[in-house]
Amino acid sequence: MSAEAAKIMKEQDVAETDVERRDWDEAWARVKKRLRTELGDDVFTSWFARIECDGVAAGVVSLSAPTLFLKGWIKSHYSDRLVALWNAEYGDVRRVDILKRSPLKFPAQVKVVHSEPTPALPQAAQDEAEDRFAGSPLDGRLTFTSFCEGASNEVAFRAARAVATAPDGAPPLYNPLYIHAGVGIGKTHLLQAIAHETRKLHPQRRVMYLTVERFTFQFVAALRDKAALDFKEKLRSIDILLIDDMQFLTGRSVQQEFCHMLNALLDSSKQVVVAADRAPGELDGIDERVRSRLKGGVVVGMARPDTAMRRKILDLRLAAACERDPKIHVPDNVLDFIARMVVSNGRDLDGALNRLICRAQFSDQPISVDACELAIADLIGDREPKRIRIEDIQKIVARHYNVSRQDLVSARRTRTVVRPRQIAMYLAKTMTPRSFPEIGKRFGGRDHTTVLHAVRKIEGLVGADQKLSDEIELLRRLLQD
Ligand SMILES: Nc1ncnc2c1ncn2[C@@H]1O[C@H](COP(=O)(O)OP(=O)(O)OP(=O)(O)O)[C@@H](O)[C@H]1O
Repeated sequence: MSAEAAKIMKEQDVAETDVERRDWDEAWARVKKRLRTELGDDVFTSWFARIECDGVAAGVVSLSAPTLFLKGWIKSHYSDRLVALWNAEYGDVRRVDILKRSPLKFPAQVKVVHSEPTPALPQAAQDEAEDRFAGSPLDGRLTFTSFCEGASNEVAFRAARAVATAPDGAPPLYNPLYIHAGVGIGKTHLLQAIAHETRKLHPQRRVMYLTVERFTFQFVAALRDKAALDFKEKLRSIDILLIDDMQFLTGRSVQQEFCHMLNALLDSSKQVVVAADRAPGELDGIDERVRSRLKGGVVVGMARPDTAMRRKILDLRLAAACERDPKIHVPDNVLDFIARMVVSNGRDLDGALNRLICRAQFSDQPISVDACELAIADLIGDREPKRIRIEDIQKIVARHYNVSRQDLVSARRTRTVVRPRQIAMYLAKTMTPRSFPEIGKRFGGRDHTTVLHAVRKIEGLVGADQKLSDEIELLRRLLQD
């Protein structure tokens, strides 16, 4: 065959394919029109807007769907109807096959007239194309190793570790795990630590860290691009979903979608961990169904770190900085000073230390406490120690030990009342500027020697009794909050 003849034949082949294609394209358009009339616009758009027809041959219609979920749904709910509608077009259709198409497949309307293989996209581009609903980025530094555990966060820390180290196949123990704490107390750190640890221990588990802001953005983008089902499918295929900044969830449809996703994951025993700056019951403006599902899990709070823990955080941070630059030196008394004065949260501690590290790197002068005070003035700024009243102490101690405030100031001498009373007197002496006689007066007119005795007694016990010491630290924190 001459080259010219071959060319003509090839053009005829293409033309013939085009005619066939136009034929089943038109048939598919009619089938869709009937479906739209039968199902209504909303249902039709949800299920069929992104289904494509790839061809009709030997009594079999080939359709393709962008996601496995959609493929399965159409197959189980609409197969018979599709066969009937296609039969109305061709009369000999036995079957309608639905495949999941590759995300990189050319859309049907692009005509492929050459049979040469499509050049493969670089792997990174493929990953990106497939991962349009990826989670929020992780910070490699936020691991369990760099997180300080202490009385204020130990339950949250241990629960988070348990999530990451749970054996394969075990149903989640705490689900959802809900961690709440004020700004900069380490919620994001814990969530990301779970992600890192899970990836290390169980690389096959699909774990995603997602801020609510990103969830909202992706959801809105998915709706806009008619890819809501891809979005749902992606989230529902996750094994461990870590949601940060829950308090920012707003908007009715976003909340609805979130609620569906949460239910789907929990119902299929997938682990969900949520972090927010308040307890679930205080999430104003959030759908009651979402709140109640969150409340139904394990809710753990974290409090502000105490001085010893703040010092530990500083030590850890400094050690990491020294690994990068061994010349950095921040004296112990300066670290003590920061730990005592920067009481707000971990972020301010980081900020304070970064300033000093910067100074240490660019100046030969050793850092003094005075220089430090100047450098971090705004972080200690107007944070005067809260004025604590003896009444507040009595109230908090009474509540903690389950006695009444009246008991504390009464003449009762039973053991259940005496010890809380001594603790309250001790706190009054160490947390307020009141004298022994003044304190005695506020505790039912007692003599100042009784107060002195109580303070000495508790001072003596605190050194030897760790449980009591922790209780007193907790009461202090409750009073300072
Ligand atoms: N217990 C801790 N141990 C080590 N670092 C901590 C601890 N608590 C907080 N930090 C550090 O403090 C900084 C702020 O923490 P993080 O971002 O996790 O706070 P957050 O509670 O998520 O705050 P926000 O509510 O503002 O999002 C981080 O650098 C974090 O590593």
